[in-house]
Formats: sequence, structure tokens, C-alpha cells
Amino acid sequence: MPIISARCPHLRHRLAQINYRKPMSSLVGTKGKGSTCAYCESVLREHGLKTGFYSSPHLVHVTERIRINGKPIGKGKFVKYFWDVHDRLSQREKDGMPMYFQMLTILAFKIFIMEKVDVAVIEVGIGGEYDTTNVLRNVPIVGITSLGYDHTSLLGNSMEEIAWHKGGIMKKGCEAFTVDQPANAMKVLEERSVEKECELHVVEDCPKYAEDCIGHPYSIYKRNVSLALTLSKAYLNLKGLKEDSDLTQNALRTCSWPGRFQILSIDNIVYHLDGAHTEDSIEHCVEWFKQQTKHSKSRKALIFNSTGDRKSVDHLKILQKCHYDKVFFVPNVSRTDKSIADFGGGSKSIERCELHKEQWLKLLGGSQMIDSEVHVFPSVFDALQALKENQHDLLVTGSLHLIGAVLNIIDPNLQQIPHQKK
Ligand SMILES: Nc1ncnc2c1ncn2[C@@H]1O[C@H](COP(=O)(O)OP(=O)(O)OP(=O)(O)O)[C@@H](O)[C@H]1O
Repeated sequence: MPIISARCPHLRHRLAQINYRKPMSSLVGTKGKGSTCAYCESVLREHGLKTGFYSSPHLVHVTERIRINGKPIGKGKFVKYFWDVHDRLSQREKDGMPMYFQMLTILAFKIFIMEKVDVAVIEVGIGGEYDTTNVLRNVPIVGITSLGYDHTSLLGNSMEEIAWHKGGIMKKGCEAFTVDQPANAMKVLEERSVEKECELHVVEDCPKYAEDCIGHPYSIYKRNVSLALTLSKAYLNLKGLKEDSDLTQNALRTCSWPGRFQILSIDNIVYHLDGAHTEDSIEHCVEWFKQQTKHSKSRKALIFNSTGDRKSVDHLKILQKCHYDKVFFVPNVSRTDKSIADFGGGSKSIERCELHKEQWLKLLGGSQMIDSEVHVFPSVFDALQALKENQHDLLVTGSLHLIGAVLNIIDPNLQQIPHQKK
């Protein structure tokens, strides 16, 4: 976990010495950080600002995490800046090298400075108070998306503890915005805003036009879009710029954030990809899949995986609200010769898939589904081979890394921008 103060105390000091002349906008939360940042970035860019955008995790290529004007940084620049940062840091041997997420964070900030962005939109990694991104001090606008239970072994098991961590990104004098939260979480956020000496506002619903502009299910994304529009408007105001609703609508329409409620149709398979990994996200995801496939005659299939401290049995229970002809449990591995993203293969991940299979069958109890339709495969490629003979509506969910492993096979350059109308 990227807690600077616990594992790498020198880093905060070192980063604190960098003069971040460009104001940044930070975003934290449990659900919808990435998409809220993406909408926010798109609106600011559409209004003529040169944007930097730091997000995590990546789906296929690590360069997706660091974007300039909405586009992942090119490989050449990534490598050049990486070695600049690496060489500077390794001169101070006694401090040791930063860990993966810390390194990427330093790299992103360096790139934003060198590329002279007007504004940087920063998605927090895990938590907030102790997250690596929280070394930033010049952050005039911060946003907190919907809070829920995730990463509980790091942040705590209660809503209050989680809210305390998330509220840690508020800064003295900044303007902080959040969406409707459970009462106990909101109380903690309010206390944190007093402690941090800033104003906390709850955002209003976004204008009606947003519903026609966004490609994602509006009922779920309304909060994300409302927050994104408020954050970008606050930033534009700060810069003395006026929001133009035509530009905003265009920004919402053209914003691309793959791997979330994305539909791709390739050969016999209609892929429904959503990186839901909390209980209520999975709940939304199943509803969305049911809605999308209600008139379809194709067979239904599910590919699922979950990692970390998540209670997968609760997720599986929700996923059983839909009937599937085939259910595959697969590690976040695209092909067996190649694992991608941060959580790849290995015997432990297969063991976890076997456990998911066991849980699934146990939950089915009386079983409308015979055992042979539930399999563990070592890679996504193997699972897709087992589907290709017939027309399938396939749902892939449980982990964004799993979605990355699928995209790595079917759309490695993330070119098929998903813009599905509701
Ligand atoms: N407002 C929301 N309410 C419930 N679920 C949401 C919401 N927004 C996004 N999600 C779910 O979370 C998944 C990830 O979306 P997104 O990348 O925007 O969130 P995130 O908070 O950045 O996720 P991560 O924790 O992986 O970084 C989506 O695929 C969707 O299932």
C-alpha cells in the first residue's frame, strides 16, 4: 500500500520540495473516481485548457495512467521521463527506490510539469490521507465521490473510518465537493473539512442535458457526472473562465472511459465489460447486463474474478440474480504465457478461482445449472475459446484488471470507443 509516511518517509519530504506551479484538482472516493476524473478532464480540455490526468489502474498499458490532453503519454516520452526520474532518485541511494505506485506518481507529476499543463486532474490511489498523491499541497479543488466498502483491510471496516481516510485529501482553503453520502460518512467528512479548514459542498444534480450526452447508464453515473461538472465549473471560475454548456455537452459526449459499462461486439460474442468490484457496483452491473440483453436470443455467459480483500461470495450471490449458460472463473491473465496488469497469474490466483467455483456451486444449492457449465480456466484466452462456437452475451466483471486482460486480447489499443446509447 502506498503509505508514504509508513514505508517511505523521505518521499514526502522530497516531493514537497518540488514546486508544483500548476494547480491541481484531486479526486477521491470508493466508486466512480476514475470516471468522474475522466468527465472532469474532458470538460476542462474542451474549454481550451491543456490537461494532465493521472489515474489508476491501467487496463492494458501502463502509459494509460498518465495522460496529456486526454491521450495516454507516448511510449517514448514515458521511457525518457522514467529514466530521468529513476536516475535522479537513484543518486540518493540511502533513501532506496520508491515503490511502484509512488514511482508512477512522481513520474506523472514530473511529466505534467515538463509538459506545461494548465491543470492536472489527479485520481487518488487508495484511501486519501496517506495516499501518495496526497503530497500535493496546491490543490484548490477537491472532489469526493460515493463512499462504500472497499480496501477495508487498509482503510477500516466502518463507514466512519473510510470517510476519515477519504476526507484526508481536503486542504486548507480549498473548495471541496462531494455527492450525497450515508449520514455517518457525511458527518465525518464535515468534521474533516472543519479540521482541514476548508468549505465542503454537496453537489446539485447535473443539468438534464447530461442524460443524453453520456454513454454510461445515467441512473448510476448521474452522481459522477454531477460531481465532475461541479468540479470543472469551480475550476473554470477560479481561472476567471465561464462554463459554456455547448462545450460541456460535447465534452460529455466524447469522453471515453473504457472498461466501465462498455459493450463490444466481436465475432460471435457481445462483450459486456464492467470493472465493478464492490457490492453495490456489482448490483448495478447485473441490472445493466439484464437490461442490455433482455431481447437477445444468444446464450449468456459470465467471466468473473476478484482480488485483494474483497468478499467475493457476496459478489457471486448478486451475480446469481441473472441466469448464465456458462460461468468461467479466470485469473487476471490474458494468455498463459503473459500476465498483465498488477495482479497476474500464479498458483494462488488459480486457487482463488477454484474457490469462486466452489462458492458459486454451493450458492446454487438445488442447482438449475450442472457442474460441467462452470469452469476454471488459466487465462481469458482459454475461456474465450470455449465460447466462440455459439452466439453469446458475455458479462465480464469483478475486477478492472480482468477487464484489462480481456481488452488485451480483443482491443489492445482501446480503439473501439464505447458510446452506447441507453
Ligand atoms: N456512482 C457509482 N455507483 C456505483 N458504482 C459505480 C459508480 N461509478 C462507477 N461505479 C462502478 O465502479 C467501476 C469502476 O468505475 P471507476 O473507474 O469510475 O471507479 P473507481 O472508483 O475509479 O474504481 P477503482 O476503485 O477501480 O479505481 C465501474 O465499472 C462501475 O461498476
